[in-house]
Amino acid sequence: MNEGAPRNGTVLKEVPVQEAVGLRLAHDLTQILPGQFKGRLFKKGHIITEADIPKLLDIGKEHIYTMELGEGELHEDDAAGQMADALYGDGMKLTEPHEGKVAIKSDLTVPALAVIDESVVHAINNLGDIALATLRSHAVVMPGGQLAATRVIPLFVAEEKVAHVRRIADQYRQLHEGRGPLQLRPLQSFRIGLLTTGGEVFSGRIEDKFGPAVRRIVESLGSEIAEQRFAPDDRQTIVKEIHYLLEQRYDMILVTGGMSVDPDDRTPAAIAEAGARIVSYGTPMLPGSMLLVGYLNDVPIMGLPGCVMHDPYTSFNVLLPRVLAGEAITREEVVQLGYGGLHNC
Ligand SMILES: Nc1nc2c(c(=O)[nH]1)N[C@H]1C(S)=C(S)[C@@H](COP(=O)(O)OP(=O)(O)OC[C@H]3O[C@@H](n4cnc5c(N)ncnc54)[C@H](O)[C@@H]3O)O[C@H]1N2
Ligand code: MOO
Repeated sequence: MNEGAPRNGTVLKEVPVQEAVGLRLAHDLTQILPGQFKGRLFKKGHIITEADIPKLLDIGKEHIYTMELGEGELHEDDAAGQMADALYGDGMKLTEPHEGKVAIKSDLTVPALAVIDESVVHAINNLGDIALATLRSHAVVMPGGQLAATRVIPLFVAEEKVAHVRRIADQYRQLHEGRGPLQLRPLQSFRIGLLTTGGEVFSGRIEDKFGPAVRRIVESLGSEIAEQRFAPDDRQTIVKEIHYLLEQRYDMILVTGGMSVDPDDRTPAAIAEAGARIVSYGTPMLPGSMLLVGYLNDVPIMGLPGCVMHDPYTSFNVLLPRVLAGEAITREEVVQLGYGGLHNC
């Protein structure tokens, strides 16, 4: 039996597995079978039996640790739990600690927008020995989905580290009216008016493929296309149809097709002529560069380019959830989409 050097008071004993029968495991033990399984094979606290020895050897464990925690130190599971406790907020739930990790998940019944303060995430990870991994801010989190996870790197960590995380989170709340550095903004359920432009669709020459694609995206976020109208590539008709949709008091108006540079592409001019305040025509994202976003009497209006019909991830997938979360889209925000905005196009 090798006695580990005491580190800050915590005593780890390294015991050959053959001599470990009857001892308690100090942490979860993981098995990875590529393509088949990754997870906990033995739980922290498990008392080792004779039958466990071959299983331990199979996952490459010839020794196990027993542990006596010192003063002022925390086991990885407890530290990960306390960090998650300090960080999570409204609409979120925590998982049980598992292999030194705690997941922070959505407890909402509707999709939500994750709003995460990047500088806080960096400050916490800069403390060392602990890890906070999050989604990028503005990602969509489905009900039950994960938005962040805490993990401790060594098997035990100084309580002071976790106290530091708590101070960072508390300080953030004090400066932000009680809101934490991790937030979930539930998406509202919008009734949306859709106008599909294009002479080839209006005349029945080709089947509409845009409507179903937009409907799928909108419905996946908990909203609905309340009405779809069709128009040829004629500016006056498009303006008239936009005004019709506005009169129906839909929460948002979407116009598809005719967003590019051909002479028959009338949509951007028609949206402007309908009276919209254009926030941005053109988004620095590919695909989705020809998207237009604006407001018509405070009703959000978007012109959707052809790519939304066939590309799985475009600027529409980025901006729609923000609108549904009640955010006002600004030009500064659109400008920032270019960095990291290239997606297989
Ligand atoms: N020279 C340039 N060409 C293109 C540019 C550019 O800047 N310069 N931009 C490209 C980008 S980005 C996109 S996206 C596309 C599409 O732009 P539009 O929104 O103007 O799309 P349309 O011209 O109206 O149609 C393109 C294509 O899609 C078919 N379509 C349109 N609506 C429907 C519908 N409801 N159902 C089925 N199919 C539909 C249409 O028939 C055309 O085949 O432009 C790039 N080109
Ligand atoms: O609006 Mo276009 O996708 O950049 O393909």
